Amino acid sequence: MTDSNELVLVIDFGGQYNQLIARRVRECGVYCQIVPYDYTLDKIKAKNPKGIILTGGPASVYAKDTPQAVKGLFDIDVPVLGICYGHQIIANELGGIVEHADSGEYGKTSIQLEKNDIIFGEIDNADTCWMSHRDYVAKAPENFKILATTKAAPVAAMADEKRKIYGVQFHPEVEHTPFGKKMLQNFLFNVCNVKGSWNMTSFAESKIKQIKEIVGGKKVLCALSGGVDSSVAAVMTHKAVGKQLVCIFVDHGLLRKNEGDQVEQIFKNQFDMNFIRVDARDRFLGKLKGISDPERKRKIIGEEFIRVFEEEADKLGKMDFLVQGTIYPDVVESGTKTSATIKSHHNVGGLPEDMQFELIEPLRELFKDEVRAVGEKLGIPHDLVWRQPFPGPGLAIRVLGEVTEDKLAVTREADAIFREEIAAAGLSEKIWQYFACLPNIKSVGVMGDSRTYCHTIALRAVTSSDAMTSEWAQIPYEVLDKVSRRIVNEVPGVNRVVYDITSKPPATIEWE
Ligand SMILES: Nc1ncnc2c1ncn2[C@@H]1O[C@H](COP(=O)(O)OP(=O)(O)OP(=O)(O)O)[C@@H](O)[C@H]1O
Ligand SMILES: O=c1[nH]c(=O)c2[nH+]cn([C@@H]3O[C@H](COP(=O)(O)O)[C@@H](O)[C@H]3O)c2[nH]1
Ligand SMILES: NC(=O)CC[C@H](N)C(=O)O
Ligand SMILES: [Mg+2]
Repeated sequence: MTDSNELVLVIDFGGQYNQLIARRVRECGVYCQIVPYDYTLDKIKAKNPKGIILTGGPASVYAKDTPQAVKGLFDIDVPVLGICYGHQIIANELGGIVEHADSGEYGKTSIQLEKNDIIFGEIDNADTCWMSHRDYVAKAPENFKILATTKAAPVAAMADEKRKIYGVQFHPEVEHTPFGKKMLQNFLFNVCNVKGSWNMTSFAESKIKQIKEIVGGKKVLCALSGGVDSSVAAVMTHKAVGKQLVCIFVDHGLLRKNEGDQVEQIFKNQFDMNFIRVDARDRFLGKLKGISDPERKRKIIGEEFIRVFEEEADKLGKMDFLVQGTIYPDVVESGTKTSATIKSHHNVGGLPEDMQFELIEPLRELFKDEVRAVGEKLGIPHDLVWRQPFPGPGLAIRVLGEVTEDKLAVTREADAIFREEIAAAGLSEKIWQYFACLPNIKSVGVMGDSRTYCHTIALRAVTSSDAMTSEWAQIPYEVLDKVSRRIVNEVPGVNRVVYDITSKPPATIEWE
């Protein structure tokens, strides 16, 4: 699905901060999508973008077989801004020279700017920027003005104002480039001439309109977990097609304590949507029997979800469409052309190849906090919008190794205690996600003068704004102490509790 008004395309060359670029553009009130570097010129033109941003990336433009801009990109009369690798692509493509430097520039770097230029107008704090490069533009292409220099970058920014092509070696999208946001605003408002009238309300309205157009008079199925993303996607679809929508909530036996009943109650009482709860506990656990590899588990779960949806669709008559609450991190972590597969999210990398449904994923380009903003605008109850995320594969990726009923029961009880105590300490909304997992190790303990040899529970709690990076939450010791004592006292089969103090990266939020 595309948005027609004032779209800016971010062309992805594999940089670490690409998502941030997209976010910054949206924060300026301009809708923005990330597409891979080999997205064809025809497709680009069909989207009628008002501006194009080329991202950074790990490659070197002068090396063999490195990602390049698609042919003709600079001839379609759309303003272009290249960032880092993107800047080097512009130089290389249009006749400048890119070379490898003896020493790179990483982190805070001082910069001299030509402040009179259109993209550096009205800028304060122009002395430092944030860099991450080793290659540099040694000579700008003909007709390009040099707009900035640093010690290691004689062409730290350049422009062909007539063709509206700009390149910057530094990263305007990161917070550590203090003038970066203003520079992006200048590019968007003064070069691309966009109005910046996009916001979460207009986003929701245009997506709802698109859903209506795509679906027409047909029926739609929505994979509803009761989580933030699918609830927002379901409400948008309901606004678009009303009773043509049927929501399917799958109880796969991997939910948290009482979660199935709670989700059913909320959706039956607070929403006027068709809602079906499917008991698929046996079939999911059956399929997972004997399987311990995390990626295999994820793929099995991804496929089984679709099989359940297909069966339900058959019972209801023909259903062509499946709505999912997929968001950008699900997509990028599952692996794209330019980014590595970190883990296959069941709803993206875990989908079976022979799936018949046409997917409708209105939130696919957004981050969680943006989804929450949409949810608030749509009037979805606060508790639902701010519910902590819970992964679709559920406890199957929190019980490490083979999943069994016993291990699930232990994890479920420990998790319920942890959540209860976090709520009692008033920390629920301060922590992004908090849960118990079962690392599948046993250790020796002593309880009531007897030896025990039982499970370890690991507690995980993180702060984050979008789940792409996170810090471990500094929960007060008293709270951790109480949780630990309650878990070993109340959950049979556990004699040890540990707290995970790793950030993401290098770890991820979930253990599998
Ligand atoms: N138990 C389930 N039943 C039906 N669909 C599900 C279930 N779990 C996940 N899904 C589908 O998979 C998608 C991805 O799951 P994910 O957990 O990322 O999102 P969510 O549950 O909607 O939100 P949150 O991240 O807040 O948990 C969901 O948006 C939903 O469409
Ligand atoms: O619906 C989902 N299906 C999945 O397969 C999946 N894997 C991880 N997550 C959630 O995504 C966020 C980032 O998780 P990680 O740091 O573990 O990759 C965290 O919020 C995780 O809970 C998933 N959600
Ligand atoms: N961050 C980047 O885009 C780096 C680009 C290029 N690989 C360099 O080191 O200069
Ligand atoms: Mg979820």
